[in-house]
Amino acid sequence: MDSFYHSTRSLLEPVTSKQAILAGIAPDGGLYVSDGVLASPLDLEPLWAGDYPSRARRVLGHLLPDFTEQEVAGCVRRAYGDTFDDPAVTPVTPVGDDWLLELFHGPTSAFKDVALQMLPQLMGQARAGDGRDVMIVCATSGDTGKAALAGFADVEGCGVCVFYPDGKVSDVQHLQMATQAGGNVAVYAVRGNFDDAQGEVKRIFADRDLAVRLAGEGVFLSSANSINVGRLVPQVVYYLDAYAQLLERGAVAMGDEVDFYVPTGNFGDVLAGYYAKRLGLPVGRLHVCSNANDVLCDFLATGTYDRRRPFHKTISPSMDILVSSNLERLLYFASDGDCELVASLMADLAEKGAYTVPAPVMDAIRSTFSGGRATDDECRGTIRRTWERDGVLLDPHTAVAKTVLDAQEPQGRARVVLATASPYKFPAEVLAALGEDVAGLDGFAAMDRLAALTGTEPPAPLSALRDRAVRFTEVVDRDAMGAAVERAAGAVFPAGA
Ligand SMILES: N[C@@H](CCOP(=O)(O)O)C(=O)O
Repeated sequence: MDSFYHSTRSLLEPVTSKQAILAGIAPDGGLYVSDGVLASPLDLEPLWAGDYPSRARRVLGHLLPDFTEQEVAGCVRRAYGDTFDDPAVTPVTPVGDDWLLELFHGPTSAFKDVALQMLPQLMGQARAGDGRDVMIVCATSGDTGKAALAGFADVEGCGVCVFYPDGKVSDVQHLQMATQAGGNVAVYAVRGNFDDAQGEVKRIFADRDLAVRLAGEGVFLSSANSINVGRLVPQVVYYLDAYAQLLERGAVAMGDEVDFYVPTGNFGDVLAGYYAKRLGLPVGRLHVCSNANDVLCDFLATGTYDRRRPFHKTISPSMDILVSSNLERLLYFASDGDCELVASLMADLAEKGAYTVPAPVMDAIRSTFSGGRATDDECRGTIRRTWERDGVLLDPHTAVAKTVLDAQEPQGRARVVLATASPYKFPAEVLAALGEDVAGLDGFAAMDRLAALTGTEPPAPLSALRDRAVRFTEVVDRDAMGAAVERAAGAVFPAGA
């Protein structure tokens, strides 16, 4: 089995999975992929009898083949030992005749925790004996940033620098990041949107002069976004684990296909479902569910990806994204590993803002992926209906996927909605959807009202935010982000220290 990783844009310079995790992104701007690990199906049988940690050990061991069994076991123990508030880590619960895969039981109440409790562990193993320090640079539309801060705070030899779009995350998301404790963290708001922040972060990774200056201080850069394979791979586990839970509940028989509805922004989460399918999981369709920033739905319908469109601010801000990075990995696999094609499509995206995919590649993509969209109003209706009818409180991102599901006739397969965040990260939006007047309410007043109205409880770390001091207030322009990273690295790793 060829277990090496290489760029989606070139077969040159293969690396181990440890090296890919440390680099975050390939030197040519492509994303790391491995042909071998997805081509060899995983023996799924032993997974069904286990629990989340045992499934994680097996999946990670398969997808990251240069980690030893003991290394993976240690990473899994530290990442999932007692950090999630549900013993199942990612429980599957009923919603009407369908299912919710609850991914928000980690320390920051979003699905990103599943991978960002793991990434620092994987990086720790990959860095063993390296001697250099690592500065994690992360762009966020609201959830990844806090999860990365929580995962890497005060981790020896690591710094983390997060950029979020100013005024385009929820009050609670903002406070989660702005109050982050730790001597190795930095948080900046950026004038612009998520795409501006992510685009600049990618440029920073490609900045050779900056890399040389940092190297002089014994520091290198890496990523906590899903462009990093170490962020993507842990997300594959919960698809397999969800199937195991459905089997346990008798909701599916072995071999039955399951459809997944995935709130989608940067395409990492839904791509993890595709990886699970490639490993042999009986996945039926993967539904790519978008808010008004529906570039992916248009892409699936037309074969043309065109980011030249208005950027919409929605009630599901973490999905307000027009450049979905991980689609590049899908293009690689759907084209049977045509690096040249991927490189030319990505050049078109950079130069013209759009690209068109050859028909056979689109056919391959459409054989698994469907697109569906939901407006803010439709999501509000879904939140209200799901609460009144099923007693289940959805956050606005999960509501996008549930809206797409509700609009479709069941096809006789079990249907699972990925519940990507706690409703308490967006209490004002959820409260308004339930028909309450939220005028003048700040995030905490909205949390209190939502709890009183529904009899549900906010996650403790979110309630506790009201007692925490804001540490980070700086707003930077996009072209000042590189300097901010260098400053942050200098503060975390002072010269000569
Ligand atoms: N929705 C994300 C955007 C970044 O996505 P990632 O999966 O690549 O980290 C966020 O909340 O920040």
